[in-house]
Amino acid sequence: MKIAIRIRDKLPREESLPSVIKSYSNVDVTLFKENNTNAITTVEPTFQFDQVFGEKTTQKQIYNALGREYVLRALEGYHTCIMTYGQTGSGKTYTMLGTEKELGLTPRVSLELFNAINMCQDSESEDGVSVDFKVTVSYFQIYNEQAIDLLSDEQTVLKVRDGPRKITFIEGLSEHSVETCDELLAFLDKGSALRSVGSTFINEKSSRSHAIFTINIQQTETDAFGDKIERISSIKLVDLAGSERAKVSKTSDDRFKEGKNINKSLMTLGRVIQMLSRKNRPMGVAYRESLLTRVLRENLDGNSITCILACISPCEYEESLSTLRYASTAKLVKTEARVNATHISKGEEHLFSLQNQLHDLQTTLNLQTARLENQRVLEEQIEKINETNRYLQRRLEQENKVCTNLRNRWSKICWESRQLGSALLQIASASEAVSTPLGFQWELVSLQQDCAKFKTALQSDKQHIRNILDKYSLL
Ligand SMILES: Nc1ncnc2c1ncn2[C@@H]1O[C@H](COP(=O)(O)OP(=O)(O)OP(=O)(O)O)[C@@H](O)[C@H]1O
Repeated sequence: MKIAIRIRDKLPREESLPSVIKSYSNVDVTLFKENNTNAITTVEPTFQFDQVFGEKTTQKQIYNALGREYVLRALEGYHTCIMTYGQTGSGKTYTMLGTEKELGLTPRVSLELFNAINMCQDSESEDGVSVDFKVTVSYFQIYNEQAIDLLSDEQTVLKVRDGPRKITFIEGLSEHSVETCDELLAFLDKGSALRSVGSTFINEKSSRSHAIFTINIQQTETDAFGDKIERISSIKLVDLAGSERAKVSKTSDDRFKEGKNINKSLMTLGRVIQMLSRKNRPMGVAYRESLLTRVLRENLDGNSITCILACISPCEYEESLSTLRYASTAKLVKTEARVNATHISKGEEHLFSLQNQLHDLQTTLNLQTARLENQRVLEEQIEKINETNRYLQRRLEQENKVCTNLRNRWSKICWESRQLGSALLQIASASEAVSTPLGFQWELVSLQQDCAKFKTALQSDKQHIRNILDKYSLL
């Protein structure tokens, strides 16, 4: 891992403050602290790094000395990563993004990348090799231990999954195809505008999240014989949130909570770096303890050329010392970068194409089979419904028949009831008019009693049939 230090220039508010930088060269830096009360001066041992950039180093110089190399390595097919680390207000975002006039590393990397792509594409006719580039970008932040897409309108919280070979997947992270540098920079601006920023005592526009901007490059190089080399690489530009001390930065409640999460993730990053720096690495490196270390795992310990650019403020002794110690540990970490290229001869390409076709056909077939199966299930369900319908139809017909019979019986009973009524009337008047012998009178009385019983039975029968008819008319 490459470690570089950038000493920020003094800001107007710091002009009157003493500097804590005793000396520096382009590879080392020494801090010192003067204690005013007893005039004792503490001088720290000199820290050595791959590169040290002094206060007056311009954005362009930083890019030329550091950034360009990572673009070239990415074009060779390596995954690369540059991350800025340091105390809040030490110049990380300035170094990474810069201003409109003083472009930072990310816009310069993008410009150089597209210049190189255009040059490669222009030169294709000369050597018979043509290169096809596909560039995509993604941008997300880790805010309060949550990964949030900065390029999607929903700003949804993303799930992070650990894959094989130290690779982490950010599920649902949007990836955007870009054809020109302007398109790329538009995405960078869009995402940066959405990044969580808050005001603290030390930095008016303090980044409250870790921001990870990734440029993915897919190159397909075809030679005169039709053989191909495919290279897949990426440039990850990580602007870490600043470490801070709550007391010094005098934060509000929200800022305090953010600060706690920032410090926790940076501490885990520090612990992981420390474990990786040991000669005998322990078995369980604490990646899983924070989202940041999970997401950066490949760049810390895997297939990546990684650089940590540690930024220090010129007037902060404790924080600068802590940053230099952190960076010093990281110096010992070694990653295992390799070129991510696949050679494909024309024959192999044909084979791949046939395999792809076969795979597509298999997928279509599986889809059709699934559709047919769904259709069969539906047809079975329709047949069952039809069967139920037929059964209900038959029952309806039977009920109708019962209903008709009952109606007929009802009419008959009504008619009989009327007949009986008139017969009774006739008997009653005849019994009054005619004086009948005693035996005949007894017979008449018994006949009248029978008639009354029959009438009662008839009434109950009528009531029963009325009930049944009511029931059916309800149906
Ligand atoms: N090299 C520099 N030259 C001039 N101004 C600088 C330089 N570096 C940083 N600054 C200024 O210092 C201030 C703090 O810088 P910046 O916001 O980049 O800090 P930071 O480390 O990203 O802070 P935080 O972690 O709080 O987000 C900004 O106003 C920025 O413009």
